[in-house]
Amino acid sequence: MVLRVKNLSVARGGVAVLEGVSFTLAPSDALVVKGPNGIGKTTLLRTVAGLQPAFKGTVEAPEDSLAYAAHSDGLKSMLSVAENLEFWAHVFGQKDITQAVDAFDLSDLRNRLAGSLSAGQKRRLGLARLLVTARPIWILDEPTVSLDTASVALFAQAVQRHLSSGGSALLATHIDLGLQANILDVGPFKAVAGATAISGYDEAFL
Ligand SMILES: Nc1ncnc2c1ncn2[C@@H]1O[C@H](COP(=O)(O)OP(=O)(O)OP(=O)(O)O)[C@@H](O)[C@H]1O
Repeated sequence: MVLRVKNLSVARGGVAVLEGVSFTLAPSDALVVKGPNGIGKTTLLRTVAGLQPAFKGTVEAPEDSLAYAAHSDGLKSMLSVAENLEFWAHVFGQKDITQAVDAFDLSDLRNRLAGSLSAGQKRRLGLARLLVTARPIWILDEPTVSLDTASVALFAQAVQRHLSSGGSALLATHIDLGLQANILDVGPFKAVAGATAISGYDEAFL
């Protein structure tokens, strides 16, 4: 499963933030998107994940190959940890949540309502969902926010196992996860300020 991004320009609020980004993500590849706050890393990842339209360029990926995890955990607060994972497994046509529970050390929390979890526990549950999607290409925006050192290590192991089994990952992160990853510095792709006001570009539904 290969992700191909060609000459991609992405926009927020109708203004281009990055222009001309190209890369390929092959099986077992990890690519870390780097750049200062506000340059457009989240916007790039959201566009690659199909959550907002590309302004220019193309994103090619096999159907149903992408799984996205971002800042907002989007958990169902009135469902338990296990029920949240079962719900997501069902959405993605999967059944077994054991691997996800184990990978993120959630067994003691299985029956707790998601709404009662701490920020870091919620984050672990949010990331555990990736494992019940069975999707090969993970797109991860600041995945380690709120995680303690031990949980960061669990996450890094989960990504490493995913890569070892032929999955791939596109990540925006400021911390070193100890992965063998290529770096995409998006600094050089910063759109020229104010040069591109996009008429007819519609993010309203997002
Ligand atoms: N809803 C919005 N409307 C208008 N502009 C926005 C909106 N959301 C983000 N922006 C702007 O778009 C630009 C890119 O934001 P983005 O979140 O993609 O950056 P980032 O590189 O991920 O930043 P950070 O490292 O702080 O998370 C920023 O200048 C930001 O202020």
